[in-house]
Amino acid sequence: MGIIELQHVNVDFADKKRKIVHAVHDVSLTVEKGDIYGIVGFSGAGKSTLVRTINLLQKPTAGNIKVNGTDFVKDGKQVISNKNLQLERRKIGMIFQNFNLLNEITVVENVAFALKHSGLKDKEIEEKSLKLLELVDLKEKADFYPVQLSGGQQQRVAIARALANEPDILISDEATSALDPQNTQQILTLLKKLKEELNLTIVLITHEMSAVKKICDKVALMQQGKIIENGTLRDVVLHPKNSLTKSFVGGSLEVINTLESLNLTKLNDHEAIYQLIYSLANVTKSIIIDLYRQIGVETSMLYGNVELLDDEPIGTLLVLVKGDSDKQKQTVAFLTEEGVAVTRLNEKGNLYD
Ligand SMILES: Nc1ncnc2c1ncn2[C@@H]1O[C@H](COP(=O)(O)OP(=O)(O)OP(=O)(O)O)[C@@H](O)[C@H]1O
Repeated sequence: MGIIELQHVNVDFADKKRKIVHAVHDVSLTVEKGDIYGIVGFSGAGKSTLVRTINLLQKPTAGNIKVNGTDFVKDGKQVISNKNLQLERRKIGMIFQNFNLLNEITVVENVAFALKHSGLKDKEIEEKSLKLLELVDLKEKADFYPVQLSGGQQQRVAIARALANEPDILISDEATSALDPQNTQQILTLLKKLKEELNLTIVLITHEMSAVKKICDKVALMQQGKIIENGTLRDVVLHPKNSLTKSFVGGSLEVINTLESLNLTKLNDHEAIYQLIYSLANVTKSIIIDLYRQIGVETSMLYGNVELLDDEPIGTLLVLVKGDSDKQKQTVAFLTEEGVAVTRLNEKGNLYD
């Protein structure tokens, strides 16, 4: 049994012209205790709406929702009392892109605010808030105001506040999207550390695959309200099935940026661009040299990158292969046989169709 179980969840909205928008469409998802589960997709895919159903900030129109062993919704109807829901919500912390801190009170008061209904005495609340700030390495800023802190520091305050009621689950809704790369790394590393120290389960919504690759063990890809692919991070990265997933897992942004900066003119019939993703442990030979030797195609490298997925080095290459359509077919077959996930792209970095 998962700590979060969503079954056939739908969320429908009526837009201004009373047209129904299926923001979440028949989503079933199980998050196990201790997972860091990434939910990725482009803007408008339905990620926020989906995770807001976990604590019923968003009521679903259909489906079942069970969290921490308690049924929240059955067949689209709320079956938990509002009073119990309030208690259950305390076990689900949330952090957001814009931090949502109160600017007129200090950092420590922001954290203490979450303990208002905890039944603790003022002194205990203060002590606990300071401990939480220590946990996120920000105790020295306790008496500062949020505006006096950097974005990354403000997010750490928000994390301390989200952990105040000792939740089992932490939902991170684009928590690093407003941060620079260095702060993003720090926050992601902190989330992983907190998960281990506090035995948390984390649901991380993001449009950045790089964030998922850094800390998640599992990932689901959303498109137009549906989960189009999910599984362990390794499986989804190395064996993507859906074509959108294939372009997403390659860190499509860097690939697209590279192609934009190369400003390639339209390719001729004998040229094709491929994104190749593979585990360096499994693909030890030089595939570019082998392509020349075995298939007789000339391959130029346009972009290359190695990332660690849970300590396993994963390579991403962007290559331009010259050869007629027969040779291109042989190239794809050879690479696939070698265990490389191959995705053909056009000169703009989008999926080739
Ligand atoms: N309250 C609402 N009323 C009407 N439509 C909504 C409402 N909330 C979301 N939507 C629509 O539902 C769809 C999914 O939105 P959602 O915010 O969940 O996507 P997202 O993947 O989280 O994107 P983003 O990262 O941009 O927030 C969008 O088409 C959005 O316009």
